[in-house]
Amino acid sequence: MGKPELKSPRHKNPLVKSRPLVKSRAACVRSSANVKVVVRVRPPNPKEQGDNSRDVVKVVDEQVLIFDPKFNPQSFFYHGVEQKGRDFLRKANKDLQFMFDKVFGFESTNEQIFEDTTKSLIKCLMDGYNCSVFAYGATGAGKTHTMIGQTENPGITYLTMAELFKTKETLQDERNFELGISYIEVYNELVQDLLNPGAPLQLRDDGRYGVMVSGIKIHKIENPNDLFTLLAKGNSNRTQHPTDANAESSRSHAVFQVYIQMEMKATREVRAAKLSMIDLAGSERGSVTGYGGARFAEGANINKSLLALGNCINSLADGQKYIPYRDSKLTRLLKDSLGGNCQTVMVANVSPSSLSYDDTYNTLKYATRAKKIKSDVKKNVVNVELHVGEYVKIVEELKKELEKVRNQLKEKVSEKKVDPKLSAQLTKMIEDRRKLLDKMHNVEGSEKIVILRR
Ligand SMILES: Nc1ncnc2c1ncn2[C@@H]1O[C@H](COP(=O)(O)OP(=O)(O)OP(=O)(O)O)[C@@H](O)[C@H]1O
Repeated sequence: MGKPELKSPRHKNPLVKSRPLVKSRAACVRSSANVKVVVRVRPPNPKEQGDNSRDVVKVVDEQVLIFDPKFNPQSFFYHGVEQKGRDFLRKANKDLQFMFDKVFGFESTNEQIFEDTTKSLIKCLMDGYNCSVFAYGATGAGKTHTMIGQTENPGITYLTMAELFKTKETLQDERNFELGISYIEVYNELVQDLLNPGAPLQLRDDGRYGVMVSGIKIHKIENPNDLFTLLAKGNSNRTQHPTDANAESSRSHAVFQVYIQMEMKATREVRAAKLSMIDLAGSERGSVTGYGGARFAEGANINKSLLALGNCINSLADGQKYIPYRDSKLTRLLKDSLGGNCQTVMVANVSPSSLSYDDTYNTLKYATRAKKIKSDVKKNVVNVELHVGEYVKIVEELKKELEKVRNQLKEKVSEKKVDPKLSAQLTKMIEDRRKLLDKMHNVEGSEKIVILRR
């Protein structure tokens, strides 16, 4: 791995360092945002291309899909066993057209999902909002393919992180960054560190980042390639067992989290944000996993936590005050990823086949409920109180920087080397620094100066 691993003290995040002279207190800027819900329909697999299957999902346009109203079998065969007919569609015909923020068909790529879902979260993170994206769907519906993907076709976790690093590069002149990640799984109601497997871990509330895992190791990363190594290691520790529905079925909920701390160089303001990317275990029927034994018990636990998640989604969608987050480990962990301080994206994955008829219908209903959630988003901004000494230091640093930029510009002009784009950039930098200096000189106060953002 090559990178030092930081052991987090029980009640302290290693990325949050205390600064001498700078007192900080959390402030928040609130706004309300809907959960963005998209649906991805994966291509049929070889089994689903057989005689016993037909497509029951039709993507109509970028936002609408129809859960095929013509498909209403009295009975059909699955694995040679006759399945009972379903008549609920007749009662619910009006529900069969579904509208989401975006619908992706067979031909969609991970790159497109990323462009339309998580790419825009990077700006929110940079502004200090927590963000979260989770993949929901039945086993084999394509959640892991979407979230993790393969090395040659990376999923949205990698693509989002690569974008985060790109953005970090462009902002490095004005901000000091610290990035750390953790990767955990919730399996049979136990929380495990996928990067350092050991005893199960407990959850706790953290004043800065929201719900955190006690004693989790947070790994510092410097570039997206570090991430590949860590993700691969974590995935190899993930609980997977073959079910009839998917040879590499992930039996646990996997939660990948990125902690970002940014210090604005000019104002010393500190922003903290957390990105959570969650690959949920599949919600499956006993008939698909095969009844009996440990797999069935696992399925029951998965369904229990997904049921708890469904209850939270329903309560949030109804605007209720009490949300039963504490009903399962998964919902406790997702507390601030669903209704709380978070911009949330849900990717609902479905199979197109009649063989997954009930699962697809349930997923679409689940996703429709999630659309109604309004989260109360807060900006994790830390207002910085600077003592006079610190303030004077910043002014001096800014003056020096301003002088340096001015001289650079003069040199280029005298050498006649300056191109118009560079000249415009430097002039803008000078202007920005001058404005900032003016603003700082106008701040009043004797003992200490409080610099408030915007
Ligand atoms: N959009 C897609 N295009 C091509 N293949 C896909 C797509 N989505 C899924 N698959 C393939 O279908 C199979 C099942 O997908 P995946 O493992 O992602 O399902 P899952 O929802 O994560 O299942 P589980 O909950 O059991 O882990 C995999 O072999 C995967 O490569």
